[in-house]
Amino acid sequence: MSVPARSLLKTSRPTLLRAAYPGARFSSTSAKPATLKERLAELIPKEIENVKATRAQHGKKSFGPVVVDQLYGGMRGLPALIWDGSVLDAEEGIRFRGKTIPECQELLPKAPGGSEPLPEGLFWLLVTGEIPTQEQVQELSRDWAARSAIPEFVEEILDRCPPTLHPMSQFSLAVTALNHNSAFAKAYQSGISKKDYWGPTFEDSMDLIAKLPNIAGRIYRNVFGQGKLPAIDANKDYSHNLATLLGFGDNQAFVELLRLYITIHSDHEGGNVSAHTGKLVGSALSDPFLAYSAALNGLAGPLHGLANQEVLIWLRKMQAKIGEDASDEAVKEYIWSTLKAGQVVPGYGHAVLRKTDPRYTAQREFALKHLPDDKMFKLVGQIYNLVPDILLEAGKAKNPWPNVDAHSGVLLTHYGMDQMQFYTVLFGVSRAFGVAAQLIWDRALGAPLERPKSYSTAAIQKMFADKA
Ligand SMILES: CC(=O)SCCNC(=O)CCNC(=O)[C@H](O)C(C)(C)COP(=O)(O)OP(=O)(O)OC[C@H]1O[C@@H](n2cnc3c(N)ncnc32)[C@H](O)[C@@H]1OP(=O)(O)O
Ligand SMILES: O=C([O-])CC(=O)C(=O)O
Repeated sequence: MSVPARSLLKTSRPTLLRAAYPGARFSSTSAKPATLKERLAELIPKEIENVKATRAQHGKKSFGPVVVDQLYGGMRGLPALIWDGSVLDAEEGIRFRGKTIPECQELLPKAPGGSEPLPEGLFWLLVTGEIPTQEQVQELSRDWAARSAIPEFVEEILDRCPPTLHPMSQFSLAVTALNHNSAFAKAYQSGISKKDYWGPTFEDSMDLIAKLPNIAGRIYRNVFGQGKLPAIDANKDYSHNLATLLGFGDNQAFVELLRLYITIHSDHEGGNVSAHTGKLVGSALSDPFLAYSAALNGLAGPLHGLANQEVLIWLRKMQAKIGEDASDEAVKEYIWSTLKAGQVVPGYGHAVLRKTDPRYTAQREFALKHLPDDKMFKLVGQIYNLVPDILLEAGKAKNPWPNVDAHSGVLLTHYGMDQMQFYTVLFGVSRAFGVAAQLIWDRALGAPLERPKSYSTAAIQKMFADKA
């Protein structure tokens, strides 16, 4: 059964649900709280009308001029994308559906005995704009656990990768291969109508997120020789299961760290390389697995997600050269030597942010609570006091402050995960939440194929030749 968007607005919940799940049975008196898909089915028709009204009212309004430098300068500041899950403010940092990181830490459901938000709740917030109940979050944990197994041939692909193949390349290979069982690709081949695209996209997105711990865990154990992969426990939350697969499930503080880590790395509006890549590839109606593996390849770059690995490598090299308790003078000299060698200081600077990244602050607060005396944490703090002035003096970076990657590796290392080549895989597990949430909405709202206009330098010169 399919119901046109306009009439869905006036339709009762059971009827809506029947539209979203042909063949399923729903009762109007059921006390069970709505699942994420049920809630989404209620929100979509309203949002379709909301977008229509926004376009009717503002569609012809201008954001101001586009200047040629923006075409050459990596499109900084170019208003070009719709992204609903989060918006980034240059001074204040990220807000997930309008909520800051401290607000999410306060409002989102926690695990029993835990104090960090459960990423399940964050995903619900990204998708719906609403704070879920404890029960809804538990249901999501159970749903993801039930979907978590990866096909045997994907396990074989991973097992055949040489341990020298970077974990991010392995990750991307495995996610691409998940496309084998894509509900969206299958539905498209059987001629699904455009207005129903969101259903199988939702299913693929849920599968994608659910299967990432098994992929990440297998890569970790294959590459770093940590023994056989344990099974997912349907009664544990997503982060606890991921920690167990990585071999840290008995360490409550590490489990808490993963909950925080996955929450804060999930989304950073739409223009960053990984999010934008996922949206772009998804716009060709490539399924969520293909779209997300492309996003992972972008995340694997050292100016983006790989910076967390680069920070640790840089810190270790620094310690090897100047010792563990080096003076400010020695650290300053090391920072200058990095710049003079034509390299960037990893973990510092940002394309949009102009203040300390609140994700850095959230991790610093975690460290102050759980590992205040850790030597590496102290070095990170020492660097924070020195790098901004040096970058300002060097005079190039528009933002001298630290970003998220300046802190994450130190926390993981503290608990014994010191294989820095793996760090970006954890970032990739988290970023799937933000990219998947937007992919679902893009298909629900009928987002078009992305295809901006490009120009050659010769064309630009010709265009302005008479206007000089
Ligand atoms: C999750 C994330 O993706 S967060 C970012 C992770 N990346 C890093 O931490 C790598 C280090 N940082 C950088 O390379 C940059 O700050 C980026 C890539 C994050 C942002 O790049 P941009 O928006 O181009 O920064 P900005 O406009 O300030 O760059 C101007 C100049 O300052 C330099 N600069 C910026 N940050 C740094 C830095 N941390 N160290 C040294 N130089 C820097 C740029 O390389 C550029 O030099 P150029 O004119 O010779 O090309
Ligand atoms: O916003 C960006 O360009 C980079 C970033 O911090 C992220 O993607 O998390």
